[in-house]
Amino acid sequence: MKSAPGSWSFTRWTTVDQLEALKIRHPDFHAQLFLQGAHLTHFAPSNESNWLWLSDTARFHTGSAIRGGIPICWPWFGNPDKNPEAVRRHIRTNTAHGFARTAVWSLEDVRESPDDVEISLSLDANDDFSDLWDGHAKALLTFRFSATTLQLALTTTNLSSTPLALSQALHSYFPTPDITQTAVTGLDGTSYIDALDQWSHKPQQGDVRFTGEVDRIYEAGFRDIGITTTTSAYRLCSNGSQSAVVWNPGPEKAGRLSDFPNHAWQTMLCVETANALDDVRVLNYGQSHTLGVMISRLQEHKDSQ
Ligand SMILES: O=P(O)(O)OC[C@H]1O[C@H](O)[C@H](O)[C@@H](O)[C@@H]1O
Repeated sequence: MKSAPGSWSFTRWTTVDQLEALKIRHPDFHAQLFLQGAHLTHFAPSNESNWLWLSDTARFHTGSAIRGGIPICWPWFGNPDKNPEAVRRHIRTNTAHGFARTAVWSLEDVRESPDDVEISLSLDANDDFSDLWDGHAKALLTFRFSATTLQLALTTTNLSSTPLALSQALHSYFPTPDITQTAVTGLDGTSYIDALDQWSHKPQQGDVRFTGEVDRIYEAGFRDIGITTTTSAYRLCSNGSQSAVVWNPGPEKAGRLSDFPNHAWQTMLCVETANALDDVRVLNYGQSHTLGVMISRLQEHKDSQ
């Protein structure tokens, strides 16, 4: 049941620079998300720091993607020309990561309880986007916040009579005190496409470590993914996904990115729950697919921060 705005106890509207946002102040956790992009920039259980990395120079401007948090890459992930033909044929622009991250989503529902808050936003990708994309689909994104977990579920329904080939990602940015002391676990024994080496296939041996730029799409064969830093350990359990992106821009690309301080590559990384490359999903008219992730943080060693 929809709550009238006045009946919310923990959720309120706010404006940050040019953008409308919802601020959630529950006794057990805080969060902030923007209607533009359905973009979550902050989630933290009480007495914890933001689980998500947000650039110090992030801009909150109409039409610009926010650097950090969880941008929603939809209805395609990455550069159009790196997508399978079935996805590419719908795209009419060179823009990476689709249009959902700069589109204004609609608030569908807010549900609050003593234990959690659920917020749903939707985007009707209809003829308004016809200069960017040939298709008609609805995206429904539900966030569920609690004291111990952050969950996202992005459901796409094809509303066009033409089959929809969808690539997408929940492009999650995480903070780390030191990228060189950071490991991504759970991918040992799988294989990846290395975007920095002519998109070649490579085997993953051991944990993923960072000494410079990393840009990889991991393929099927993993279950939960972990991120271990010197202060925290995150766990990402995905559903509806057989691919994941691991990204850090390294020093050189950092200088070319928008809203990204030169040294910030040392204190962030992205692990993105995805449907990419061979994992794109094809939906016939009326069919839906849900891509989801449940994120938990196992520990935070405050004394070593
Ligand atoms: O700068 P953006 O469009 O936000 O993209 C940021 C990054 O997103 C993904 O992780 C891609 O794999 C990278 O190649 C890209 O640089």
